[in-house]
Amino acid sequence: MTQSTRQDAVSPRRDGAAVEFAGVGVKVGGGRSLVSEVDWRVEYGSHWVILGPNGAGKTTLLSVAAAVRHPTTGAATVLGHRLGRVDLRELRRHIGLVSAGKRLVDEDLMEEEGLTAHEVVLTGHTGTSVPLWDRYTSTEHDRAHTLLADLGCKDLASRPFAVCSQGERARIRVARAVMPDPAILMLDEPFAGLDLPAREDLITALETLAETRPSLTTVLVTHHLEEVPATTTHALLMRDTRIQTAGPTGRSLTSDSLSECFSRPLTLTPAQGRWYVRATRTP
Ligand SMILES: Nc1ncnc2c1ncn2[C@@H]1O[C@H](COP(=O)(O)OP(=O)(O)OP(=O)(O)O)[C@@H](O)[C@H]1O
Repeated sequence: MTQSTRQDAVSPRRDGAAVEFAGVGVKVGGGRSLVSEVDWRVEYGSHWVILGPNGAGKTTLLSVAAAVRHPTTGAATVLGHRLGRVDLRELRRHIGLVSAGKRLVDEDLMEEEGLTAHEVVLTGHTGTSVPLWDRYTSTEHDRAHTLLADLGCKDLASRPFAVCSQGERARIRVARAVMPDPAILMLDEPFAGLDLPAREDLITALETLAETRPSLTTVLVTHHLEEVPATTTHALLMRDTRIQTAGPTGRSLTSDSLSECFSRPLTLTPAQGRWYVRATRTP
């Protein structure tokens, strides 16, 4: 079977939702539940944020949506393919995943090999940690340059990844994840460790991606409301392994829902399309 035939073997089905969960649960040894009875539907082209306290189950939920793990119970359908009935590796070709907590590629090797930012982005096309030069045509080179530009990293193209700042690396990782033209992009705490300017640059980059690629569906896990891009359309609030609230931001992101989710009085203030939250102090 040729490489191209294999890549075509599993393709996104556009007639349904990008992600559809029905009664999804994840259990580990001893019967402990990490995610319980989740019903969730992510339409193509929507932009979700997942919020919730530490240990609520956000990363576990994302790992099922990213076809990294199977649910223990319920039905999880990603890009129209039911997990358990599809080769996850094939399905993952259509899912971009960036995780701050877990390096998905061998970045140490990329640094040792002296890869530039442009070359790191190129490896996204082949899903490798080193460039496979015979697989990149001028189309891929042009696309990598465009993506770096879209993510505000145009001037970094020839800079070694090893010397790029944390903020620059965060944006290069997103560009690499988008390189194979995924149907859905999942970001697990991509702002971790970034200072304020770097965080704002990444938020702007994500907003640009949403505007320039309207068909790209995104799901972002973050701890901070301040990090939620203005282009976000939906929010899912998790608490104690379960969904507490999920739906369009106007309905799901409120002071009441956040206070209940984080078990303390919080006041949410929308401003210029973004959201800011502070703990409500009683006099
Ligand atoms: N393989 C595992 N075995 C046992 N417990 C696990 C396993 N993986 C995760 N957990 C636990 O499940 C809970 C949910 O983890 P998860 O990483 O999904 O939470 P989270 O909401 O992303 O948390 P955080 O905000 O702290 O990153 C945590 O209490 C975690 O310790």
